[in-house]
Amino acid sequence: MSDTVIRSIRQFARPVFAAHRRAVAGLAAWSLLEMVPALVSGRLVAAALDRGFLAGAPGTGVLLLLAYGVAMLAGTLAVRQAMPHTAVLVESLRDALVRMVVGASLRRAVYGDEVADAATVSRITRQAETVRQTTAGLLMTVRGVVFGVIAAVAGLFSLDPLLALVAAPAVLAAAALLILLSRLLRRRYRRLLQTQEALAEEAAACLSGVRDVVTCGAWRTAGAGLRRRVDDEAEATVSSARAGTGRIGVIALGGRLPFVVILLASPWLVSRQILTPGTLVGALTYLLNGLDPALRALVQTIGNRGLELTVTLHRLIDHAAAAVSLPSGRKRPGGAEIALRGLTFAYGEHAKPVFSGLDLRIADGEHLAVVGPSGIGKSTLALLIGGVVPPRSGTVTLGGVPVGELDEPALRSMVALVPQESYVFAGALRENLAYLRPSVTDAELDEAVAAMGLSDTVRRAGGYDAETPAALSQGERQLITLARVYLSEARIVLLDEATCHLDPVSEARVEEAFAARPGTLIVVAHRISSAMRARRILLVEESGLAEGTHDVLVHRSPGYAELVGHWAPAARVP
Ligand SMILES: Nc1ncnc2c1ncn2[C@@H]1O[C@H](COP(=O)(O)OP(=O)(O)OP(=O)(O)O)[C@@H](O)[C@H]1O
Repeated sequence: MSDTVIRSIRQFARPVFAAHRRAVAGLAAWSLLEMVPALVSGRLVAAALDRGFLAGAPGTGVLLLLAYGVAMLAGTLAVRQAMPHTAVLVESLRDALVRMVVGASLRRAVYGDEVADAATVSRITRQAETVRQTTAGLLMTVRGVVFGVIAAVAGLFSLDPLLALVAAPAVLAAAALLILLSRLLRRRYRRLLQTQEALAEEAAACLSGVRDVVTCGAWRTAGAGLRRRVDDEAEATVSSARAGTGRIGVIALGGRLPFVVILLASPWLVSRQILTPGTLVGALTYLLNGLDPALRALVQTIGNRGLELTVTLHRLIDHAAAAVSLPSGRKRPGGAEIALRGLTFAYGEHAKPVFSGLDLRIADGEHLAVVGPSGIGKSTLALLIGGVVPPRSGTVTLGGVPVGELDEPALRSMVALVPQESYVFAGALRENLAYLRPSVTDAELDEAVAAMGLSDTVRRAGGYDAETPAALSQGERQLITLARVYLSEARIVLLDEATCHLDPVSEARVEEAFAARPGTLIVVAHRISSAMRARRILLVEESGLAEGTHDVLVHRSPGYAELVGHWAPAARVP
């Protein structure tokens, strides 16, 4: 495994084990108890024969066999008791893994070039689920295998060190063979996964563009491409299965070879009284009931599931490790002035730039409206100012510090970007409203709720500690989101059509409240009334930026006059 993968596993697994010490201790304790039947089996069988049935004391023999039965019952109980501890660890590991990988995907989608589409999410979910299921199975099996092998070898040693001397080298040789084989299997399985994904991608591309494929008469080419992928996958499946047959050798070497050797030597060993008949049967019990099933489980479960787990985990972690890192600066802004200098931005390497060489300065405390035709780049400008997307060239500075060099939490608490979509989650109203500043007092909540016009909604819900109603209107959801930001410590608030579901009166109330709140207010306006309330209006056009007050722009800018013409009917809505 690469260093990155090992580092990433430590990064997500260590806190899980640290946070669940009780589960780890519980699992270890029950696992030790689970080992008891395997440890005592051969000894009890040997004693039952030598001191019981063969010594003319069948009662003693029966009692010793009964003791073996009790040990087996205790072992079964231990397996059952270990399960909840395993579940706690596995579920937490899965959550940590999903958080790490999904977080990485989101970072890539926001800061990098990856599109976080449904296919990416579904692939990650599927792979994380595979990791969860295989980890659960593996944790249970690995314990059985490790303790089974230790118990069998220790039991053999306690019967006669000579027996352990025969079994131990064979077990070590089997383990070495399994390690070598695992490398080959891992390579082949990884190739199998790659071919499966390539096939899924090719099939999805062909199916989504089937009309174009047929229209262009390209179905032969498309079919040939698909067939190639199917053949690749079939070939990878066969070669993976072929490599898997080598695992029989592991069982033969570790489980069967010591059994055959001891069995062949048994007439000599017993006749020379090196071993008693009971010891011989006890040894075979250790080999057949302990070592052989443990090795089978090792090969079948760990060989298959372990392989699946390592390859899938590797791919998930590679995906996460390759993610674009968050702005990781340490600097704090030296004020709240926003400055854009020579800013150029495009959504892709070959996409047409949304902005080229843009310069803009917004002083602390300004109330600015951003207007312009649809698709011109108003939301993109808000994302750039909020440090959500980095410029391709040029700089965006907050308080004199380039956004990328700012301490991320400081940036997020200083700038609040409210989009059109409102995020209201399940839980008490107070949790929703105070999410960005949990220390708010009831008096502050009252003030914010009144300023946003939410008092009726809160009263109907039953107060701040009542559950947030599930059936809220789009407008109420927007108001809750807005109140949350109003209550936050954000010095710069960007409303990107965040009032689109409000009627003009509510919208005016909200904007006036935000304008009266200390700090900068930038509104991506969708009504003329919003623009008219601002002290400065920024018009984004193909040709660049124009700015001024409403009266100035309406006379000087044909683009602005045209927008006002579009908006005029909406402005008359009461
Ligand atoms: N995630 C994205 N990936 C690729 N292109 C995008 C993305 N988001 C926006 N664009 C494109 O960038 C340009 C500017 O979009 P933006 O959403 O900033 O415009 P807007 O002025 O806010 O539009 P509207 O008023 O309709 O919301 C548009 O051509 C849009 O198609």
